[in-house]
Amino acid sequence: MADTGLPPNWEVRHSNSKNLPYYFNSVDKVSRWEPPQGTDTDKLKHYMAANHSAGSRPGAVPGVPEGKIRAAHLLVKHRDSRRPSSWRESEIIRSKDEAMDIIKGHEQMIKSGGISLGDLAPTESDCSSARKRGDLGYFGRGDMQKEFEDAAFALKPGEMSAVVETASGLHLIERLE
Ligand SMILES: O=C(O)CN(Cc1ccccc1)C(=O)c1nc(-c2ccccc2)[nH]c1C(=O)O
Repeated sequence: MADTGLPPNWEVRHSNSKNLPYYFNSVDKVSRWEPPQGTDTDKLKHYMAANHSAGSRPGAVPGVPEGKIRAAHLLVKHRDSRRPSSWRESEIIRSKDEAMDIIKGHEQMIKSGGISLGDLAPTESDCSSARKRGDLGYFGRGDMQKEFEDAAFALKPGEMSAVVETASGLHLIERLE
Protein backbone atom coordinates (compact mmCIF):
# COMPACT_ATOMS: atom_id res chain seq x y z
CA MET A 1 0.00 0.00 0.00
CA ALA A 2 1.53 3.33 -1.06
CA ASP A 3 2.57 5.51 1.87
CA THR A 4 -0.16 8.15 2.09
CA GLY A 5 1.31 9.80 5.20
CA LEU A 6 -2.03 9.18 6.92
CA PRO A 7 -2.27 7.59 10.40
CA PRO A 8 -3.09 3.82 10.58
CA ASN A 9 -6.49 2.68 9.20
CA TRP A 10 -6.98 5.96 7.28
CA GLU A 11 -7.20 5.99 3.49
CA VAL A 12 -7.92 8.49 0.74
CA ARG A 13 -11.23 7.94 -1.06
CA HIS A 14 -12.98 9.90 -3.82
CA SER A 15 -16.41 11.53 -3.51
CA ASN A 16 -18.05 11.23 -6.92
CA SER A 17 -20.87 13.59 -5.92
CA LYS A 18 -18.42 16.36 -5.07
CA ASN A 19 -15.59 15.09 -7.29
CA LEU A 20 -13.23 15.59 -4.35
CA PRO A 21 -10.94 13.26 -2.42
CA TYR A 22 -11.82 12.71 1.25
CA TYR A 23 -10.32 10.75 4.18
CA PHE A 24 -11.91 7.52 5.50
CA ASN A 25 -11.05 5.47 8.57
CA SER A 26 -11.78 1.81 7.74
CA VAL A 27 -11.88 0.76 11.41
CA ASP A 28 -13.95 3.56 12.96
CA LYS A 29 -15.94 3.97 9.69
CA VAL A 30 -15.64 7.77 9.90
CA SER A 31 -14.92 10.13 7.00
CA ARG A 32 -13.76 13.75 6.85
CA TRP A 33 -12.78 16.36 4.27
CA GLU A 34 -9.56 17.37 6.12
CA PRO A 35 -6.63 15.05 6.83
CA PRO A 36 -6.76 13.65 10.41
CA GLN A 37 -4.35 14.91 13.07
CA GLY A 38 -0.99 13.15 12.82
CA THR A 39 -0.93 13.18 9.03
CA ASP A 40 2.50 13.68 7.44
CA THR A 41 1.28 16.30 4.97
CA ASP A 42 4.51 16.21 2.93
CA LYS A 43 4.06 12.45 2.30
CA LEU A 44 0.35 12.97 1.59
CA LYS A 45 1.21 15.75 -0.84
CA HIS A 46 3.49 13.37 -2.81
CA TYR A 47 0.92 10.56 -2.66
CA MET A 48 -1.85 12.85 -3.92
CA ALA A 49 0.35 14.19 -6.72
CA ALA A 50 0.98 10.60 -7.87
CA ASN A 51 -2.50 9.18 -7.36
CA HIS A 52 -5.18 11.86 -7.30
CA SER A 53 -3.79 14.67 -9.38
CA ALA A 54 -6.89 14.75 -11.67
CA GLY A 55 -8.29 18.27 -11.43
CA SER A 56 -6.37 19.28 -8.31
CA ARG A 57 -3.36 21.57 -8.13
CA PRO A 58 -0.08 19.58 -8.22
CA GLY A 59 1.01 18.94 -4.64
CA ALA A 60 -2.34 20.06 -3.25
CA VAL A 61 -3.55 18.31 -0.10
CA PRO A 62 -7.38 18.27 -0.05
CA GLY A 63 -8.77 19.82 3.12
CA VAL A 64 -5.49 21.59 3.90
CA PRO A 65 -5.66 25.18 2.58
CA GLU A 66 -2.75 25.76 0.18
CA GLY A 67 0.40 27.07 1.88
CA LYS A 68 -1.13 26.94 5.34
CA ILE A 69 -0.03 25.09 8.44
CA ARG A 70 -1.83 24.30 11.70
CA ALA A 71 -0.22 24.92 15.07
CA ALA A 72 -0.96 25.15 18.77
CA HIS A 73 0.82 27.43 21.22
CA LEU A 74 1.18 28.22 24.91
CA LEU A 75 1.46 31.96 25.66
CA VAL A 76 2.89 33.38 28.91
CA LYS A 77 2.29 37.11 29.09
CA HIS A 78 4.15 39.65 31.24
CA ARG A 79 3.69 43.26 32.33
CA ASP A 80 5.33 44.55 29.12
CA SER A 81 3.05 42.48 26.85
CA ARG A 82 1.04 44.65 24.46
CA ARG A 83 -2.11 43.54 26.29
CA PRO A 84 -1.06 42.50 29.83
CA SER A 85 -4.41 40.83 30.54
CA SER A 86 -5.95 37.45 29.82
CA TRP A 87 -8.77 35.06 30.67
CA ARG A 88 -6.50 33.88 33.54
CA GLU A 89 -5.63 37.26 35.09
CA SER A 90 -7.28 40.61 34.47
CA GLU A 91 -3.99 42.42 35.22
CA ILE A 92 -0.71 40.59 34.50
CA ILE A 93 2.13 42.10 36.59
CA ARG A 94 4.85 39.40 36.34
CA SER A 95 8.12 40.63 34.78
CA LYS A 96 9.42 39.28 31.47
CA ASP A 97 12.16 37.43 33.38
CA GLU A 98 9.56 35.80 35.60
CA ALA A 99 7.51 34.87 32.51
CA MET A 100 10.66 33.36 30.95
CA ASP A 101 11.25 31.21 34.06
CA ILE A 102 7.63 30.01 33.88
CA ILE A 103 7.66 29.14 30.18
CA LYS A 104 11.07 27.45 30.46
CA GLY A 105 9.54 25.27 33.18
CA HIS A 106 6.70 24.34 30.80
CA GLU A 107 9.25 23.67 28.04
CA GLN A 108 11.18 21.24 30.27
CA MET A 109 8.02 19.38 31.31
CA ILE A 110 6.97 18.98 27.67
CA LYS A 111 10.47 17.98 26.52
CA SER A 112 10.75 15.42 29.34
CA GLY A 113 7.56 13.82 28.01
CA GLY A 114 5.76 14.42 31.29
CA ILE A 115 2.95 16.37 29.66
CA SER A 116 1.99 17.68 26.21
CA LEU A 117 1.58 21.29 25.15
CA GLY A 118 -2.10 20.57 24.42
CA ASP A 119 -2.55 19.31 27.99
CA LEU A 120 -0.76 22.33 29.54
CA ALA A 121 -2.32 25.12 27.47
CA PRO A 122 -5.86 24.91 28.92
CA THR A 123 -4.67 25.92 32.40
CA GLU A 124 -1.34 27.68 31.71
CA SER A 125 -1.73 29.68 28.47
CA ASP A 126 -2.65 33.38 28.59
CA CYS A 127 -4.09 33.17 25.06
CA SER A 128 -7.81 32.81 24.37
CA SER A 129 -6.89 29.64 22.43
CA ALA A 130 -6.25 27.98 25.81
CA ARG A 131 -9.80 26.62 25.72
CA LYS A 132 -8.93 24.83 22.47
CA ARG A 133 -5.74 23.23 23.90
CA GLY A 134 -3.83 26.11 22.28
CA ASP A 135 -4.93 25.08 18.78
CA LEU A 136 -4.89 28.08 16.43
CA GLY A 137 -6.23 26.20 13.41
CA TYR A 138 -4.77 26.74 9.93
CA PHE A 139 -2.91 29.94 9.14
CA GLY A 140 -0.69 31.17 6.33
CA ARG A 141 2.15 33.62 5.99
CA GLY A 142 1.03 37.12 6.83
CA ASP A 143 -1.58 36.00 9.36
CA MET A 144 0.51 36.12 12.53
CA GLN A 145 3.18 38.32 14.07
CA LYS A 146 6.39 37.82 12.05
CA GLU A 147 8.45 36.24 14.83
CA PHE A 148 5.62 33.77 15.48
CA GLU A 149 5.12 33.01 11.77
CA ASP A 150 8.83 32.42 11.10
CA ALA A 151 9.16 30.09 14.08
CA ALA A 152 5.99 28.13 13.22
CA PHE A 153 6.83 27.69 9.52
CA ALA A 154 10.34 26.47 10.44
CA LEU A 155 8.83 23.51 12.32
CA LYS A 156 7.97 20.08 10.92
CA PRO A 157 4.61 18.58 11.96
CA GLY A 158 4.93 17.36 15.56
CA GLU A 159 7.92 19.56 16.41
CA MET A 160 7.92 22.24 19.13
CA SER A 161 9.74 25.58 18.93
CA ALA A 162 12.12 27.08 21.43
CA VAL A 163 10.67 30.02 23.39
CA VAL A 164 9.52 32.68 20.88
CA GLU A 165 9.07 36.34 21.91
CA THR A 166 6.39 38.54 20.32
CA ALA A 167 4.66 41.75 21.41
CA SER A 168 1.99 39.52 22.95
CA GLY A 169 4.44 37.70 25.24
CA LEU A 170 6.47 34.47 25.30
CA HIS A 171 5.32 31.44 23.32
CA LEU A 172 5.98 27.75 22.86
CA ILE A 173 4.66 26.64 19.44
CA GLU A 174 3.86 23.09 18.34
CA ARG A 175 3.17 22.51 14.63
CA LEU A 176 0.24 20.13 14.23
CA GLU A 177 -0.03 19.87 10.41
O1 LIG B 1 -1.22 41.49 21.24
C1 LIG B 1 -2.22 42.24 21.48
O2 LIG B 1 -2.29 43.45 21.36
C2 LIG B 1 -3.45 41.58 22.06
N1 LIG B 1 -3.39 40.22 21.71
C3 LIG B 1 -3.87 39.92 20.38
C4 LIG B 1 -5.10 39.09 20.50
C5 LIG B 1 -6.08 39.40 21.45
C6 LIG B 1 -7.21 38.57 21.52
C7 LIG B 1 -7.34 37.50 20.66
C8 LIG B 1 -6.33 37.21 19.75
C9 LIG B 1 -5.21 38.00 19.65
C10 LIG B 1 -2.88 39.31 22.59
O3 LIG B 1 -2.43 39.62 23.67
C11 LIG B 1 -2.85 37.94 22.11
N2 LIG B 1 -2.01 37.54 21.14
C12 LIG B 1 -2.26 36.24 20.96
C13 LIG B 1 -1.55 35.45 19.99
C14 LIG B 1 -0.29 35.85 19.55
C15 LIG B 1 0.40 35.07 18.59
C16 LIG B 1 -0.20 33.90 18.07
C17 LIG B 1 -1.45 33.52 18.53
C18 LIG B 1 -2.14 34.29 19.49
N3 LIG B 1 -3.22 35.80 21.82
C19 LIG B 1 -3.62 36.88 22.52
C20 LIG B 1 -4.67 36.85 23.57
O4 LIG B 1 -4.76 37.81 24.39
O5 LIG B 1 -5.41 35.85 23.62
